[in-house]
Amino acid sequence: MSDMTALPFAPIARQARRSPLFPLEVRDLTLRLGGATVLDAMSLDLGATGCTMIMGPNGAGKSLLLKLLHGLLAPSSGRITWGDIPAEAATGRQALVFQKPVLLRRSVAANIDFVLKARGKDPNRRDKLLAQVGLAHKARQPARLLSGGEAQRLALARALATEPEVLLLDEPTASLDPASVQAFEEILCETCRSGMRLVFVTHDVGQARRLADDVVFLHHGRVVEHSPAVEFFPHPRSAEARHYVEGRIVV
Ligand SMILES: Nc1ncnc2c1ncn2[C@@H]1O[C@H](COP(=O)(O)OP(=O)(O)OP(=O)(O)O)[C@@H](O)[C@H]1O
Repeated sequence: MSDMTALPFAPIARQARRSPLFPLEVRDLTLRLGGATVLDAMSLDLGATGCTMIMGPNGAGKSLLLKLLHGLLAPSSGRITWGDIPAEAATGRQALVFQKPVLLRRSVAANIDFVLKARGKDPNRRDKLLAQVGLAHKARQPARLLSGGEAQRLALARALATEPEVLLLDEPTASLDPASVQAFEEILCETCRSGMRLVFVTHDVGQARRLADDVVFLHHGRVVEHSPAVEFFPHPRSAEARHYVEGRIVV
């Protein structure tokens, strides 16, 4: 595996501070659920900067991998090592954004205020966060009245409010229109340039081409391929990844 720091976001990201959560080492990670092995001895190394895209067909194990990384599930065997940070401390230094935004039934501003207060962060950051995601003009509106794209940008602002060192994203733009996807990606690019580490699950090959520094391709609960994006998209090494990128059915 080549050094993942020497890729598209790197010239800017390299200037940023490096999180002690990295390098991330995943070793022989296995998860058994309901009598089935759903993640099968996965091993993976992620460097300190950039955007890693996790791809693969339905049921490959992408969401479960993110949940294990975030500490929402415990592995059956194997280990996850976040740099020199103990596992129990690592979760609080990450944020996870889901496909469906998780919001409070309060105003847009109050959604941010709640997170800032709960995490002991500076309450004065709220307006900057809302401006960052283009929602300053909606601050007083109930969050439930936001469009899907706006709601997902608010979910992203809530995640950023925790000042995570790594942002885990599980198909966050799957139900957004192209303009909303573009707006969301622009915010992500900016956060990545400022040094935040992104680990992003997507089925959108175009999005992966736009954002990825490296691609982890999963199939049947295994890591089939982990390559720099500049190598993965033109020359996927595995037949499964090649078929997937070409839009063919992967069984
Ligand atoms: N609680 C559970 N009990 C049993 N099997 C489960 C459970 N949760 C997930 N699975 C199975 O684990 C496998 C991987 O699930 P996962 O949600 O990680 O897939 P995915 O790659 O994210 O798929 P998709 O692209 O459809 O979202 C699937 O076969 C799924 O049915």
